[in-house]
Amino acid sequence: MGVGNRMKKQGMPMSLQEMGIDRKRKSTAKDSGPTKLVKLDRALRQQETEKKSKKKARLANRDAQITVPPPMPIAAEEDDDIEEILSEDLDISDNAAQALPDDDTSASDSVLASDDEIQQKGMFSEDEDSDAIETLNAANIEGLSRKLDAEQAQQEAEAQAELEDDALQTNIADDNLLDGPDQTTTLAPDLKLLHSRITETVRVLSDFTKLSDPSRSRAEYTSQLLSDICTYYGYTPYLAEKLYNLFSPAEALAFFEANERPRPTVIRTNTLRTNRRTLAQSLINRGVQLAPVGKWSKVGLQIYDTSVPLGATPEYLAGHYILQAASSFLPVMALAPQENERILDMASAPGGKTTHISALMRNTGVIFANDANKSRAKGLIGNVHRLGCKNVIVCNYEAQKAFPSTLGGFDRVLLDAPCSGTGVIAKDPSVKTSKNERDFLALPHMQKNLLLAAIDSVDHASKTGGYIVYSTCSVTVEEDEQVVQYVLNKRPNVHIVDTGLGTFGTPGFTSYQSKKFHKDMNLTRRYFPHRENVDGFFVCKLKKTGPLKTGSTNGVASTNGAATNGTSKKAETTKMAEVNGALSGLEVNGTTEEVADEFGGFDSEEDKTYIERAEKKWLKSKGLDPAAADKSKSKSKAKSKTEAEVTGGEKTRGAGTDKAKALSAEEPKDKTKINGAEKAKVNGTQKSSKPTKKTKQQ
Ligand SMILES: C[S@@+](CC[C@H](N)C(=O)[O-])C[C@H]1O[C@@H](n2cnc3c(N)ncnc32)[C@H](O)[C@@H]1O
Repeated sequence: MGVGNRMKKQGMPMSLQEMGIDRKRKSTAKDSGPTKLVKLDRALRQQETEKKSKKKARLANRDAQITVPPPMPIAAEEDDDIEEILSEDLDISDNAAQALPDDDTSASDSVLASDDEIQQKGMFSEDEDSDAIETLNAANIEGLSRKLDAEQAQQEAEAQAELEDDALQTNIADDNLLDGPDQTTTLAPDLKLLHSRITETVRVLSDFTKLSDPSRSRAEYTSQLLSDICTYYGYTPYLAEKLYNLFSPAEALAFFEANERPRPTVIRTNTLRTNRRTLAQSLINRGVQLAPVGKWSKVGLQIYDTSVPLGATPEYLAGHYILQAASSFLPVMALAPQENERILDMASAPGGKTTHISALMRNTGVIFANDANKSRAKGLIGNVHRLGCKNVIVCNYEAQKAFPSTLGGFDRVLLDAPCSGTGVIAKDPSVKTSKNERDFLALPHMQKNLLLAAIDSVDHASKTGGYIVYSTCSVTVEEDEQVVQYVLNKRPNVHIVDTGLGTFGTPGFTSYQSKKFHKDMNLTRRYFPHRENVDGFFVCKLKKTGPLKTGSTNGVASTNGAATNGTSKKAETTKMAEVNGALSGLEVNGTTEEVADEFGGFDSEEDKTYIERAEKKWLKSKGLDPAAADKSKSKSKAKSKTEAEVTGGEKTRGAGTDKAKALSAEEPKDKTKINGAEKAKVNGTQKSSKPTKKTKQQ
C-alpha cells in the first residue's frame, strides 16, 4: 500500500524521539513549576530537532518513499503545554498530538502503555500498510522503537550537517538559549518559548519554597532567568543583573517588558505663549488626539494620535509647546522656582527644564542655563528663543569647575545630571549594551562632584529659596541614593526635604543590599516605566541650611546651622574647593581662599587678579615665562588668545584636570564663552564673566 494522503501532504511524521515520546508514562499530577520548566527546555530542544526533521522530511519526500512507520500512539497523559506549543509550530496530526505523553522518565510511577490501548487506538492511519500493523504488537514495540531511534539518529546527523550550512544566526548577542549539553547555540532562539520559560522561572522564584524543584537552588533559577533575559531582551549580563536586583523577580520582568514599549508622547504647554486649553483646541483642530497628561500637571498634554508631525506645526514653531517626556516635568516642579529668583540650571541642554523654569518664573529673575557640551548648548539657545524665554543666560562650562567659583549665590539650583540613562531604555536601547562597570564608577563620581558644586552654589541665606534639586533619568542606586548619601556626608549643611510631588512615584531606597541610607531618603522620589508609565527618573530635593563650618575636618562641618556671615562663606568656599579638588584629583591652590566672600559679588577688579594669577599659572604649566607674557599683554591680539585658553575652572583650581577629564562621560572641552541669552536680565554677577569671556547676549 502506498503512502497516505496526509503523509504525502505533511511529509514524514516524527519519530517517537522527535516527538518527545518516551514509552513510560508520567504521573497524572498537574504540572508543577519546575516540571513545566523542564518541559519548556525540552520544547526548545524539540523545536530545534523539529527544524532538522522537517528539512530531512523534505529531502525524503522527493522520493515519496516513506520507509519509516508513523509514531505509535502510546496512550499517555496529555501534556497540555507541550501540545499547545508543538501544535502551533509542528506539523503533526491531531491524533499524534493527542498521543503525546510527558517524557518525564524519572517518574517512578511511570507505566508502559498497555497492549490494549495500542490496539484499540491503532498504530497507523487507515492509509498505512496493514501488513505492518500485523507485525507490530506489544512484544516488538520496544525493538522497533530502538530501530527507529537508530535510523533517526543517523538521519539527524546528516540533517544537522546540512542545517549548519544555512543555520540562522541569532540577532541576540551572547546567545545562551539552551542549557542542555545538546544545545545548538548558533540557531535563532524561539523567542516565544524563551519568553514562556522566563515567565515560568519568575513564577517559580515568586513562590520558591512551594514551586521550585528541590534539586535546583535559587541561584540556579536566577542565573537561568538572567541568562534568558539577556538573550530575550538583549542586555549585557552586567546591566541585566544590576537592573534585576532593583526589584522582585516579577517586577523586574515588568520593568524589562516596559523598556520594550515606548512611553506616551507628551507635550508641555509653554505658558509664556499660551495656555493649555487654547493649545489643546488648536491641536485638536489639526487632527491631534490628546488629553491632559494627568492630574499632577497643569501644562502637560498626552498625545494619543496625530495626523501632523508634532515638531512642525505652526503652534510648535511659534513656541506654544515643547515635546517633553512627562517625567521631565517633575524635577522642575520639585524645584518650584519663584518669580524674581536667581536660578542655576547646571546641565541644561537641550533646555526642556530651563524653559519650564522660565515659564514658572514668568520670565522674571534670571536663569543661568549651563551645559558643558557646546553643540547641545546651541540647541538649548534655539529652544530658549523659540519658547520666548527672556530671563535665560546660556553658559558653556564644565559645571563642577565653574560653579560656584565663577558664579554662585543662587536661590535655587537644578542639577539634572548626566547619567547612564537606565530609565530611558525604551528611548535609547543602546544603553542595554553600551554601559559597563566603568560607567557606573565614572558617572557617579562626576555626579557627586556636580552635586557638591550645586550645593555650594546655593545661597543658604536666600529669602525665598536655598534649594537644590538633583535628578537623573537613571534608576541605578549608584547614580541616585548613593550620590545623595555621599553629599549628605560631605555637606552636613544640607538635608533632604519633601519634593512636593505628592504621592506620584515611589520613595527612594533607605537601604539597598548591604547599604544603608539616611532615613530621609524616603523623601526622594523614584519613577519607573512599568509603574507610572513614564521614563525612569529619580528626584531629590535638598535644602541648604548654612555654610560649611570652619575648621571641620575633610571640609565637612560637624553641625548644621553655622554662622552665615561673610567670613563663614569664605571658609565654606575654601572648604568646598578643597573637597572638590580632592575628589577630582585636582591640586588646590592658595587662590581658593580668596574667592569672593559674597556670592554673586564678583567685580571686574577682583576677577582681574584671579585671571592674571590663573594666566601665570597656566603659562608656567606650559613652560612659558609669565613675565614675557605680561609684556605682550598690552598687545590686544596676544591678550585675547591667552584669555581664550584660560578656563573658569583653572582660575581657582590649577591645571591638573587630566583625571577629571578622563572620568568625564561627556568629554566636554573647556569652554570660554558665556552665551548670554538675554541682555536685559543679567544682574550684577554677569560682571564676573566680562574680563575673560566673550559674552554673547541675545
Ligand atoms: C540629562 S542631560 C540634561 C537635560 C536637560 N536638563 C533638559 O532638561 O533638557 C545632561 C546634560 O549634562 C551635560 N553635561 C555633561 N557633563 C557636564 C558637566 N561636567 N557640566 C555641565 N554639563 C554637563 C550634557 O551635555 C547633557 O546635556
